[in-house]
Amino acid sequence: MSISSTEFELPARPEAMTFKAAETAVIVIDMQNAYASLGGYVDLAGFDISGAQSTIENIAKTLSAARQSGIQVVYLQNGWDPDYVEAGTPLSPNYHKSNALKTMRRNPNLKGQLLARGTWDYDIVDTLTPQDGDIRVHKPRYSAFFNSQLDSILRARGIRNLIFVGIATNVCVESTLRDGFHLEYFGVMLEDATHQLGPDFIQKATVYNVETFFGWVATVDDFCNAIKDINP
Ligand SMILES: C/C(=C/NC(N)=O)C(=O)O
Repeated sequence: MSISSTEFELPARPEAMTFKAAETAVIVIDMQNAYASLGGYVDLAGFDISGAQSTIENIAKTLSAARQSGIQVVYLQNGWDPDYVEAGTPLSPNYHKSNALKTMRRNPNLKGQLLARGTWDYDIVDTLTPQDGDIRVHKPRYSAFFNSQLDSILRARGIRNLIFVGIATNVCVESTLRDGFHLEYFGVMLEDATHQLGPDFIQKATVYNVETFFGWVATVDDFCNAIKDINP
């Protein structure tokens, strides 16, 4: 519900929240071919991405409504330079835990193709191409608040309220929302515009964590309805 042309009340769990539209951004986490397309890195690594298509459709609906209401859209893209300097060495836990790096080590023919800037894998999926006015931010780790410009970009625009959509719920979405909490951002996750990596209960676990400890949980329809009367 729009309380005024500049504020909106968002039905959410555990309680409804009222936000100023000018202090709000939709944060699109890693909607890259790597995480959402067949033949992308997580598909090649053996994860089930069958739920990605419905997530893409719900994110598209969210972004259309946000742009019509003048709410900033910020895309994050996870990955590294083509020489993988940003990915780290064996002295970095990322070297050992990144499933993209491990997949390339197991399959040398994939070297340079996964999550490297300039590759199809790193690109945003075609159906969610960023539009004029959207902001794109690169990130080399799960949390978008590390080794990135995100925090300064948001603070320079007076943005305090972050509406999260994207993949994966339990990795980069939750990591970024949690770090945002500790940086004094209000985080809301649109649960039907996120998709987990792993079994279904993982999605439920992140929803519980966000709702109980780190922020709020809402739906795409409630967000789109809440901002529909906001005047840019
Ligand atoms: C496992 C993983 C998750 N990424 C994400 N966007 O949640 C990765 O990047 O390796």
